[in-house]
Amino acid sequence: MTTVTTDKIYRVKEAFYTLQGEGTHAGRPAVFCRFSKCNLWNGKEDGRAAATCQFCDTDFVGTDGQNGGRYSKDELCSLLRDLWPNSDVSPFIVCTGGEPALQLDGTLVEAMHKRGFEIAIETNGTLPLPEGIDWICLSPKENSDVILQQCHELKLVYPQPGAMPDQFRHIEATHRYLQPMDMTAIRQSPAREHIPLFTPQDTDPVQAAVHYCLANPEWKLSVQTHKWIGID
Ligand SMILES: C[S@@+](CC[C@H](N)C(=O)[O-])C[C@H]1O[C@@H](n2cnc3c(N)ncnc32)[C@H](O)[C@@H]1O
Ligand SMILES: Nc1nc2[nH]cc(C(=O)O)c2c(=O)[nH]1
Ligand code: SF4
Ligand SMILES: [Mg+2]
Repeated sequence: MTTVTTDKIYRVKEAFYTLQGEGTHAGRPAVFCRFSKCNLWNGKEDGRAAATCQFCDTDFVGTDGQNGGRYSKDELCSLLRDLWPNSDVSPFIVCTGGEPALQLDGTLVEAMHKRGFEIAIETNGTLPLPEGIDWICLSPKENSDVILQQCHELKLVYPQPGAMPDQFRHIEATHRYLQPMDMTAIRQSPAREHIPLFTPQDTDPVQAAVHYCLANPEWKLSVQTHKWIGID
């Protein structure tokens, strides 16, 4: 009897080389691997109002972006390696999405490490992570069950009335950031009438976050620098 083993297929929306725009590693060259799908929003505008996470700034639906596709672990590792320049510096990979924890597993982590990758993840913290990820950025969302208790950086989008900074005191983190909510996606959404704006019209999330950090100095500000400088 012959056993046929089929390689798991990973669905990737897009993969690109850029600078990490946010948090501790802001400014650091990185290959981004954006996995398709999220467990807190179906990614469609007509589903935004009903989603658990309503402010998302990202298109993670399908596999049709730059370098997107359906890949085996070896195909994906080769693709990501090829996006890193020829250099003595080992490739820094940021796994994001969508929610990367839906797909990133121990097998892929191991394959990436074998190729010398340093692996970071951007996660909403509602799903278990495989062992061995080198840098965990946890970004909790209101009305979701965050199960991660530890991370390297806690990066809270601010303000979320149901997820204020104090609620995450129990989470062990080397760095704590408030990242002002970019309201562009909500404002442009056809469903905006059905999405309560989280801040009163006269409250600027940037100023609110600055104010909070100054009053609570265990928190630092994370601005989305890539949006300022016009890179992916
Ligand atoms: C698109 S998410 C993907 C990773 C994962 N699903 C998560 O939420 O952490 C990447 C990062 O962007 C942040 N983000 C998403 N929409 C944002 C917005 N409108 N303003 C500021 N940050 C946002 C998330 O909180 C997360 O830290
Ligand atoms: N440059 C850049 N930095 C980022 N940091 C987190 C991002 C994400 O979408 O996960 C992101 C992104 O989309 N672009
Ligand atoms: S910010 Fe993260 S958790 Fe929220 S919808 Fe976007 S991908 Fe999902
Ligand atoms: Mg982004």
